[in-house]
Amino acid sequence: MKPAHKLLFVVCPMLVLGFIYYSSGKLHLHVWGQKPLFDKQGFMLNLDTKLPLDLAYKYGNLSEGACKPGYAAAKMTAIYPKSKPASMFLDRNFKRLAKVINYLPPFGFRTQERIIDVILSATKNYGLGPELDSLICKRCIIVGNGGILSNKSLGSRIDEYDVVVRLNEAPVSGYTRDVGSKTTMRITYPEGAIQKPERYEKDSLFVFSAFKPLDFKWLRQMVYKEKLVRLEGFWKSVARYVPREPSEIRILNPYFIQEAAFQFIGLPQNNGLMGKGNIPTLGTVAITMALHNCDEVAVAGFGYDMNTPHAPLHYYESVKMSAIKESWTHNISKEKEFLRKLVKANIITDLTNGI
Ligand SMILES: CC(=O)N[C@H]1[C@H]([C@H](O)[C@H](O)CO)O[C@](OP(=O)(O)OC[C@H]2O[C@@H](n3ccc(N)nc3=O)[C@H](O)[C@@H]2O)(C(=O)O)C[C@@H]1O
Ligand SMILES: CC(=O)N[C@@H]1[C@@H](O)[C@H](O[C@@H]2O[C@H](CO)[C@H](O)[C@H](O)[C@H]2O)[C@@H](CO)O[C@H]1O
Repeated sequence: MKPAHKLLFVVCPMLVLGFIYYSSGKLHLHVWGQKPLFDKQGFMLNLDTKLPLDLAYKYGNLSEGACKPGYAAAKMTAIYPKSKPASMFLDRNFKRLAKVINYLPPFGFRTQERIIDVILSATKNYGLGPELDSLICKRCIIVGNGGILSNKSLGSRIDEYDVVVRLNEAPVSGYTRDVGSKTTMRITYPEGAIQKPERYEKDSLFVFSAFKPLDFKWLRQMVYKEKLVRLEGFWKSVARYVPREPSEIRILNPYFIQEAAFQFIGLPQNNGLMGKGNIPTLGTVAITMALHNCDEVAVAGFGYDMNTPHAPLHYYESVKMSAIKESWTHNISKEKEFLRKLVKANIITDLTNGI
């Protein structure tokens, strides 16, 4: 063998081995003899990571209990270095949102661009409103609908948050001692929305989360106060009238459904289509939104506890916990693994300790 060939014979395998070693590190794969740092989802295995020194110093100088600007995002980046910013609601520049433009609902808005334009031209507002938008530090709470909220008298604590997020048809009236009386926004979809107009609270944003193209048609009719003509295609009866001005209506950025499903929880991609067990519950979508847009994040009313199948699923009705087993869209146990990471890493505070 010529010396040049000999050299190639030695160098080539070394290059290949070197490449495998390098990419396994990049892909967070386990390298023999080296402890893995990340789990499959890309979260640090060590959830006790510290904040960067400059932030720790800045927070140390704040008076006790004061809101810490950038806290949730900084904590999240410490255990999930891939985190990127994302706005709460769609605005007129929504077509520039690279991550959602190529996905169909619910993971994006491909094919729905025109109807979204029509809706946004009527709503004309794309933020939380001047007062909340100008806050230097926002504390948000996501109120889940779990039965665990009953008889804990957390209402006044919940009302202290700057932003109170409620979901679907969960009532306030009659339950204020436990769930509070303030609603900054209610996130929902056609089948989840409050059906009785008199049950909508005043001064709250109606935040729409789309799961299928038909949902956008429904929203356009609600925004333009048109009579709902097509009722087939929904999986349950839907609200026919939403007593909200167009200026009080927002479209939730679908990126949060995509990120929660594919990145944070690790649900199946299913070619980017909604399918068996690849949809996060709305509460987890709302938490994902808050991680990007609030400085501090708390939750209450979260927890599907399979050890108590007869416990109430919701705080406002007698349906039992075991009913969640019928859900084919969610993967409750994988979702819980993600939520537990957030609690363990002190990124979110769980007021009812159900996660
Ligand atoms: C039959 C069915 O599809 N039920 C779903 C219902 C239903 O559509 C609405 O109640 C409207 O009728 O909505 C869901 O959610 P739901 O409206 O029940 O509750 C809102 C969010 O609170 C969290 N939650 C709720 C109950 C509980 N015991 N533990 C919790 O952690 C969850 O994060 C949940 O998302 C949904 O949209 O996600 C999830 C449910 O799976
Ligand atoms: C395409 C379609 O309408 N699918 C329906 C699902 O959206 C729906 O799941 C429900 O979808 C909702 C969004 O529309 C929420 O994610 C909710 O948590 C989830 O349970 C199920 C309910 O049993 O019925 C199917 O036919």
